[in-house]
Amino acid sequence: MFLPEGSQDETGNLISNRLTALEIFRRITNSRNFRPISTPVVEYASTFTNDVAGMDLQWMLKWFNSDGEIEVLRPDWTAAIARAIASQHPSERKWTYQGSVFRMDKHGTENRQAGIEIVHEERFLGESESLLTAAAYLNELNISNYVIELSHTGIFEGILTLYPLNDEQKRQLHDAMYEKQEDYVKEILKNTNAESLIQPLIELMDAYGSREIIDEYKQRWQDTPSLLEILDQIEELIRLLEQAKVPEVIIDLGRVKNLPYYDGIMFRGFLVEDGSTCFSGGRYDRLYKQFELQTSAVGLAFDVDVLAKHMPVIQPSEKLCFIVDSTTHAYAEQYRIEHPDLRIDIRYSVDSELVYDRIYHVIKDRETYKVVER
Ligand SMILES: N[C@@H](Cc1c[nH]c[nH+]1)C(=O)O
Repeated sequence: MFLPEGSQDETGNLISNRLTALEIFRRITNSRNFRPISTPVVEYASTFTNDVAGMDLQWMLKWFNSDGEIEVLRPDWTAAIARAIASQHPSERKWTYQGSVFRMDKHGTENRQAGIEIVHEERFLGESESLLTAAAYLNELNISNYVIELSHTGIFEGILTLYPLNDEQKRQLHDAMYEKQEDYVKEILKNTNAESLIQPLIELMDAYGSREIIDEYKQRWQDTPSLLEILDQIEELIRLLEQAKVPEVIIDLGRVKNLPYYDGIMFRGFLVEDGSTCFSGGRYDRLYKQFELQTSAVGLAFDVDVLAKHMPVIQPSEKLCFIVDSTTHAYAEQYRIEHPDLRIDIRYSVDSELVYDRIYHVIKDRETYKVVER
């Protein structure tokens, strides 16, 4: 019996870590007044593939239902939650969720997430609350070696509007920037009437690092107010994160969006140990336009599988075994209830002693019970 590619069984530590991570997320978000929300695992594909959400059907796990409509396993929480809350009264602003997303473009088709979405909130407050919640959560998980990266969809997209490009060229340039492939940028623009865009885009690919980059680009873009405004927004967030003692913040001015619905600030959290991405998110006001709502929306989701792998190992408690018979079983059970911190297995006999750290016999001596180490 084999499993399809991308599916896997799991046992032991990774599962305990994941459950601990989810429990701490629930506690942190509850204490910050987020309201839990859950949406079904099965949805219509159109919730994610419509013009605004823009996700690619190719990577979804999908089938036809009996009416000939395409259904999918939830590939993304953010679009599902937008569908779910668009019809709700806007007084509720902060939402939290936990559960799997299914996409075939990731390692493993199933990916467990824990996330937050902040809707109808003032722009800066929504963004800062998203990032401060992420920082508070990582702190609670005892993960301090991480970096927050800030970027903005409006930089690459804003620069492109200054050049005569068709949609196909824009799409190709997006892919080239996403992969940070200089040669591809050159190939797309060579001998076109936007050839002068090659140099700025290649420089933009290298525009990442600490906040000094912002000062440099303020100079370069001094005649483009829309880009300067974006730099101000990023700077405002950095200032807040620094005041909140977030360990390290970097900027990537050349980053393009990884999900089609982003339109504004984007953020990611990296674990220094191996560079893995532990959270990802951003602003996506436009997702609500499909429901004729002009509003503000921002959020982020943690990859709980990545967190579980990096959480400090919790030392398992000693494994104890109580050997009982039918007359002493109930006593041993009561003992277990009264000592919830101990890890006690009850057996009638033990063949392999190596499984346990200590083995006890539970003995009935007239009306009293004794627990005696073997
Ligand atoms: N849904 C995004 C994360 C996110 C939450 N809110 C905004 N973005 C993802 O799966 O990467």
